[in-house]
Amino acid sequence: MEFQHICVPSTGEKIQVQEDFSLLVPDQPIIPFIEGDGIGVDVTPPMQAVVDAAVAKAYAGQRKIAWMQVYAGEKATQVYDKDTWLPQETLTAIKDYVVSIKGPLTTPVGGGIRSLNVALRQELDLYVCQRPVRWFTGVPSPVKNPGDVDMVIFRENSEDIYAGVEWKAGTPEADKLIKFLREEMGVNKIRFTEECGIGIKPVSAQGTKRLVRKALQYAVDNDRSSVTLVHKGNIMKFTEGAFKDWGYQVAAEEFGAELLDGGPWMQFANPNTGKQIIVKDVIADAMLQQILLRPAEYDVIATLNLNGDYLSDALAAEVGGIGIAPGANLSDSVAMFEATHGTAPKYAGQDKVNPGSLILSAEMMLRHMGWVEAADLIIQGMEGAIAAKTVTYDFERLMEGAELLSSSEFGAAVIAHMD
Ligand SMILES: NC(=O)C1=CN([C@@H]2O[C@H](COP(=O)(O)OP(=O)(O)OC[C@H]3O[C@@H](n4cnc5c(N)ncnc54)[C@H](OP(=O)(O)O)[C@@H]3O)[C@@H](O)[C@H]2O)C=CC1
Ligand SMILES: O=C(O)CCC(=O)C(=O)O
Ligand SMILES: [Mg+2]
Repeated sequence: MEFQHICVPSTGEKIQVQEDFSLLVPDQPIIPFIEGDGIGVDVTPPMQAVVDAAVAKAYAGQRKIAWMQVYAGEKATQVYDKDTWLPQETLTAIKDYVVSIKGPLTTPVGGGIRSLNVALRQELDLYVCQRPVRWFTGVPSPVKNPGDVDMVIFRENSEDIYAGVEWKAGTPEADKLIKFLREEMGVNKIRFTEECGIGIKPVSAQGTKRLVRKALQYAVDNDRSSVTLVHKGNIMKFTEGAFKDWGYQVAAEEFGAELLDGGPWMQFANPNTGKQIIVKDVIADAMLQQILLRPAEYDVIATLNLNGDYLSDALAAEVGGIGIAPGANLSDSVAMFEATHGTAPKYAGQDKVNPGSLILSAEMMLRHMGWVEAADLIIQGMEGAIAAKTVTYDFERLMEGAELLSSSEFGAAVIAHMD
């Protein structure tokens, strides 16, 4: 394929998706990467160094990633033109090459471009945002027993208020919609109808079920003990409440779940292990308390887009912060791995921040590709570097007797602990 600015490495090959959605991974797969805005320049090179070292060590040079830079965000405006934030060929490459990884991208608050991160997820229909949250021994934490925090968030990634269906206060569009709601839908509960911004929250059965199905299947495949549907259905009955109902429905119809003690909780036996998997639900605000007070009771979480965004940062804080929390955006075929944190502009270019989040996102990527041995080496390297108290500023400021490392030095420390 001919690209305008993307240079396809001559040595690598494409990963292929088979009919059953399993991957055919060549020994030299081409992996597109977006460096990212802000601290993207600080975290992406250590991530690549760590991945290259892990792959080289695990497969004695038989396998190697051929990195292919693709552009989005501020860098795209420099490489293409000042108005091109998300080039079409970036989307094409991410789709065609199947597995990719990205650094954070800036989203201005209020006016200007809508989130490029959200746009990437929507354009490629990456409907699952999977964010595992676990504690590494020695990581500073504000909770008493951070080892109890071991959850995997499945955040719906394509619907909810992230769909971006909203209009600014005072525009003819907002006024028109408010007039329609009042005059044709009998809505009399909009408190101030003038100068009122308005947004729409779409939540569908199809969108909910495909997400919850993935969460339930993950629990089965990984021998997890429960799946919790997190929602605010007491207030938003036909969106968040429906999410809960459709979630239980998938559990019953597709996984054979039955009511537990008369319901609404359900359970079913894991067909692989025979162990019972509980399917339960918790209201979102109560969940933010539960994860602090009783984290051991939660395992896999399935939730809507905005709840998932809040929950992932809150949970990350319990195990060392967003500097170490990884993530993946998945469709049935395409996978784009990305850090949970943003561009942290005040630290940009200082070689200071924690590259752990992107490194662990790459670890998820290698596992997804079936390169488990390399993924295991990365975990070993992270555990070793943290146990040796050789860490970046975010951990160092909270750890007794730690040695302060830069982003790139931390990457090197992870590599040094892969043995
Ligand atoms: N997926 C994406 O690309 C995302 C993009 N964004 C975008 O990023 C921009 C900035 O957002 P903001 O709300 O400031 O959130 P950020 O995640 O960029 O930063 C918030 C704070 O989190 C800490 N932090 C973030 N990353 C790291 C890291 N790698 N290592 C250590 N600490 C870290 C820092 O805390 P401290 O100050 O305590 O050191 C930082 O000030 C916005 O434009 C936002 O839209 C936000 C989230 C996700
Ligand atoms: O795109 C953004 O600016 C924010 C995204 C975000 O917060 C997230 O993905 O967790
Ligand atoms: Mg977020």
